[in-house]
Amino acid sequence: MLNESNASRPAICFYGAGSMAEAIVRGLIHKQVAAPEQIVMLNRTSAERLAYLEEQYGVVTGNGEEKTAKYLNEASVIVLAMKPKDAGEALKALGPKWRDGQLIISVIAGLSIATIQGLLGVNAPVARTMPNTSSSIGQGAAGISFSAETSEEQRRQVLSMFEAVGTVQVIPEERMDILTGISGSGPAYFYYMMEAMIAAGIEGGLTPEQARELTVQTVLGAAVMMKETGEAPEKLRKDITSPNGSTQAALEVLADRGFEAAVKAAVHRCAERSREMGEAVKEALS
Ligand SMILES: NC(=O)C1=CN([C@@H]2O[C@H](COP(=O)(O)OP(=O)(O)OC[C@H]3O[C@@H](n4cnc5c(N)ncnc54)[C@H](O)[C@@H]3O)[C@@H](O)[C@H]2O)C=CC1
Ligand SMILES: O=C(O)[C@@H]1CCC=N1
Repeated sequence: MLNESNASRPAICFYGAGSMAEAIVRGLIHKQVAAPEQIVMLNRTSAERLAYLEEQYGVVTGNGEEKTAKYLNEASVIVLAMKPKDAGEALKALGPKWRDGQLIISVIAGLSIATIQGLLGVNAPVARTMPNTSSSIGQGAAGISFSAETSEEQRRQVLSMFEAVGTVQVIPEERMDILTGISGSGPAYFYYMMEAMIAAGIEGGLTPEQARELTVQTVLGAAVMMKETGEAPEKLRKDITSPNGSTQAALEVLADRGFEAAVKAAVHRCAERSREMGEAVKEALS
């Protein structure tokens, strides 16, 4: 539990209350890393969204200038969870209010530690992270880079938050964009693939429920198989592929249509887009 000595006061303030913030909060509460009353979620506009979060998770919520300033001031950890386009303005406003010792955790794609500190106007301790939405069920995969200003205790605190909701890799900051291409955005590639598999199953006469159940279990089984056996995916693929059989026929279609090249290009384009989004926020510095 975070800040047990201070349990009556909100410890973690999510600045931005969208889908990524919700995924982390759901996981933190479910895994009892933080109590709902220790979590504040701030939003710019939608009172309806905040009412839903309060009702669903029992967290404290707020919007408007006064409440935003109050909750940001009280928090020991501020999680930046707005879209990159909103980060420049929010960080510039936050800088003068930042208190010594407050830890900044960013989940914002592309935004570098140097840009965060530059916009704040102060070298606050920053943990730059890239989680994914599977954090909400404790199955996330996150990357973390720490600024030099973070203390050992703060690093442990960030690790305990993210390890509670999935697997974590501490990486050099220059690898954060490629990590975004793999695990930050990665769940979407698999959902896309599953959409196509389900559609094909329905075209072939399965019911939507059957196609969905068979697809989900197939993806889950393949992921767990790789994790539990420790085998290379190539070996597991070959185990399924009988010479001149149906799997080989299917894989040939994927290869003919450039599957491997398309996946690699998608991951690299994602990383590039992450860098572009970071650069766009950096312009707010000048
Ligand atoms: N959705 C995902 O799978 C992942 C998202 N991220 C990052 O998380 C961040 C948020 O993404 P989502 O949750 O998908 O976006 P979202 O659009 O669902 O949520 C963003 C929230 O920030 C709020 N906001 C914006 N400016 C604000 C301000 N000045 N004060 C208070 N609240 C403000 C908005 O009202 C909204 O609730 C992005 O920077 C994204 O790069 C990172 C990893 C995965
Ligand atoms: O699409 C995005 O920009 C964010 C970053 C990683 C996942 N979603």
